[in-house]
Amino acid sequence: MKNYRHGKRGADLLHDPLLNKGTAFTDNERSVLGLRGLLPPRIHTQAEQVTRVLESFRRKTTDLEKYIYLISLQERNETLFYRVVMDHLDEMMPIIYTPTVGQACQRWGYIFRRSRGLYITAADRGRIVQLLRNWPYPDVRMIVVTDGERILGLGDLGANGMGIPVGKLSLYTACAGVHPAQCLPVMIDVGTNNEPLRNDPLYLGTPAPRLRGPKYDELLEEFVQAVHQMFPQACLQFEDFGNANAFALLHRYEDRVCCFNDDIQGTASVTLAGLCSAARLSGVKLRDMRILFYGAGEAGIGIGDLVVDALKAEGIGEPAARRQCWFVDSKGLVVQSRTDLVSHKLRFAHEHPPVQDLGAAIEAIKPHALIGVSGMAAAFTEDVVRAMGRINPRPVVFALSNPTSKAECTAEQAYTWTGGRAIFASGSPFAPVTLDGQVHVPGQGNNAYIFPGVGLGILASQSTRVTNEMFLVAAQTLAGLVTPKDLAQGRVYPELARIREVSAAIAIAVAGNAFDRGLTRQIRPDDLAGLIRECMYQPDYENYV
Ligand SMILES: O=C([O-])CC(=O)C(=O)O
Ligand SMILES: [Mg+2]
Repeated sequence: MKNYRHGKRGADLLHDPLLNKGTAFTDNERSVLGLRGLLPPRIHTQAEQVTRVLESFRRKTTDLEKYIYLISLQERNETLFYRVVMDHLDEMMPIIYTPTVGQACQRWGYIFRRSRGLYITAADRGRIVQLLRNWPYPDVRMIVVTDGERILGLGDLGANGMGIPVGKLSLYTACAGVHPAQCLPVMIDVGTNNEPLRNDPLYLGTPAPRLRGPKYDELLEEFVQAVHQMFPQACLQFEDFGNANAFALLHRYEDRVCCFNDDIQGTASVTLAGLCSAARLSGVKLRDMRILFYGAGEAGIGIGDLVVDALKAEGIGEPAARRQCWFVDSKGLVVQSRTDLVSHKLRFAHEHPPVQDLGAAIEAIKPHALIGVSGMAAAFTEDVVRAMGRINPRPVVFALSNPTSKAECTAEQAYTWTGGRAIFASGSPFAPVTLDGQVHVPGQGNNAYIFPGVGLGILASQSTRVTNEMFLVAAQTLAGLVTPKDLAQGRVYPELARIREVSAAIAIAVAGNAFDRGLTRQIRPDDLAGLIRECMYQPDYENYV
């Protein structure tokens, strides 16, 4: 990805965020590239620029202001943006990603400054290739696409959902080193059923009800084909679609093009890894675990399916494996006698008398692990969490819904209500909790541990498909990086500060799998780790002269 300059000089250089170095342009560059006078005379190092950025950033009084500030930095100097984000990930990730990105999406029409990514509407039917041609970077390798119907646990945010592809791709670069010029965020704006949003004069999307049925399917089909034509090497990540479209699109395209659904497969992988760590902490092996899911949408069913794959790999038969996973949805326990179940729930509908609610389901199933994937804030009440603590010496309680405002319970609640015995993880970050002098560190069970590494592995191997087996391999790799020290603090994932190492390890494993399974036309290199390392972008300034 070198030589992106295309001969740019002067103001053009300063206004290209991928090339701009601001005050860090050297004296010689200023002379040769027509920059003299366009910059203040003092030349700063990148480290000095970082000091200025952090000073401004930390002065902001709200997280949304911090988000706006960081995005503005990304718009003028991407190299510096990634330097800051990568070197201060604990501080920056909750701003550019969950939970603050959720607020940013809710306020999108109000905080909008400069457009980022590609917007495709129903009116673009027949000309999507042309739109992709308008994208200025020719070597697109990672595309994150949404239609905004289910943004985190916040529901239908229409075109405001563009914040999510933008944020996910920032993590591709920050966490796995995918070059920013290889990343394309896409919003398929097919309207929104969020009426207040539609009626908001500052809403930036098409103010119409959602397109459904064959017209929707045809638009998506044209999009997938256009991507294949224009960016044949690109991997397509479906993100935050509504349940029905998410399952349907994955089913339609997973064997046809290089694609995956992050909410189904990425979340499954990170959760399976968390369950493997929980098994080390509790002594209850995965093969013996009964898992109760609260929520039977993309995340829940995705996790259930991957747990089944993991158990099958251990030699357990599929029916027995499925019976370890139980689901509660808005109508109660998912059981065979129910007549209201949509197709993705049927494979987990077991024979059992009807059970009305979560509390009763816990008493009936006696799960070792309770996994919240409902988007329902506070659904894990004190009674629910205490019941888990009564049944289990080390109850596993994962509150995975995002953003923080939608978490099924807080870290503090989980630890307090179980006398510090809970093995807790959450989709959005929670601070450590001190209880009776002991510090409990909650893990962040977020697909951010998975998708950047998987994408990098796909990109580096030039795999033509993304498979479920890759997400199994990714989960095993992630679980294998959890240290005894992590576990001693109650953390079921590696520290976030290790995310580049984690992503690289996942990329090596995924690329290896692609070669093993013959999914790439490339010849397997002797040094896979070297191949991955070579693909990873570093936010250092290049010398232009
Ligand atoms: O974006 C996140 O933080 C995780 C995710 O995919 C979701 O909640 O939809
Ligand atoms: Mg998502």
